[in-house]
Amino acid sequence: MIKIAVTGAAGRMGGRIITAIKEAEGLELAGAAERPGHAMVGQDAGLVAGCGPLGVNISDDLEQVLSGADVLIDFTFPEVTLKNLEICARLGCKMVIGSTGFTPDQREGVARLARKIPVVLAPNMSVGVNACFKLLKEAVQILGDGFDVEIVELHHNKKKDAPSGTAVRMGEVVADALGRDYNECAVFHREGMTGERTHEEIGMQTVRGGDIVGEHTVYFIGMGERIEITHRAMSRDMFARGSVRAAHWLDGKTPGLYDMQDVLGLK
Ligand SMILES: NC(=O)C1=CN([C@@H]2O[C@H](COP(=O)(O)OP(=O)(O)OC[C@H]3O[C@@H](n4cnc5c(N)ncnc54)[C@H](O)[C@@H]3O)[C@@H](O)[C@H]2O)C=CC1
Ligand SMILES: O=C(O)C1=N[C@H](C(=O)O)C[C@H](O)C1
Repeated sequence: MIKIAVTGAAGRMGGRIITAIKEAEGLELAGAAERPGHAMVGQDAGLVAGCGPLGVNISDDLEQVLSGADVLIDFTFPEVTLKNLEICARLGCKMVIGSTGFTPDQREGVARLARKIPVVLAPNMSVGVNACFKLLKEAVQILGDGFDVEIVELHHNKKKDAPSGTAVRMGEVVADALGRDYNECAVFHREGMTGERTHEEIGMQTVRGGDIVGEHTVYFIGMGERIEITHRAMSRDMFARGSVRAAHWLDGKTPGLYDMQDVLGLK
């Protein structure tokens, strides 16, 4: 039995992850953590998640939560994730990270700490989006350099980072396949007399509103034709199931930084 702890236990993803752990074979919820002062601290994590009592109360003491855990699943915020990763590295607990919005420095921090423990870090844990990453690479190999690329993402009005981690990864995949540097060719804003679009740029557009779970479209726009590769998330459950699959996959792995392409055997 693999014992899993969850941080952000009362969050939108936390609840779906706790439900997915309950439904999975060979896994058990060993602990659940929230930030100090959160109204749900002390409550049964299963009741908070809506999947029935699990006998595990939400705690604000991560070290105590990790004492009986093999893997921590963390969908919180970059600063929180990094602090949690430091604790996991010290205690030798494996980690699955779903948080997005890391700065380049923070990403380096994750990579450094992942030399001590096995870590899966992925901006999107769904099978569909990871299939899209592969399809995008193939699309560029077929289409070559002749199409303008624009990426549009839509999310709910509570999302804190932009563009989404998934959109950034899509941009990186396309830029890599085209032999470009994403950090140099991504354009996040157009207003006023921008001049003509350069061929090299990859436009990154963000829409926020209501309860949209997550939608991503990559446009390859040519002369007289247009290809659109779209992923629409209808619920958060496949992200949660993906994170649980990653936690299972980590069993027996050596320290290092992995992603969902490793977990799904897509590399
Ligand atoms: N990789 C993936 O497949 C997906 C990634 N995400 C990412 O996951 C992250 C969380 O998303 P949501 O669940 O929608 O956000 P949320 O705001 O609903 O949940 C975050 C939770 O973390 C808690 N938290 C804050 N500080 C904490 C601490 N020190 N210890 C423990 N818990 C703490 C908050 O109180 C909150 O309940 C975001 O970065 C989002 O972009 C979301 C969906 C899928
Ligand atoms: O914050 C969210 O909700 C989501 N975030 C992830 C991202 O930033 O890519 C994945 C998913 O689209 C939902």
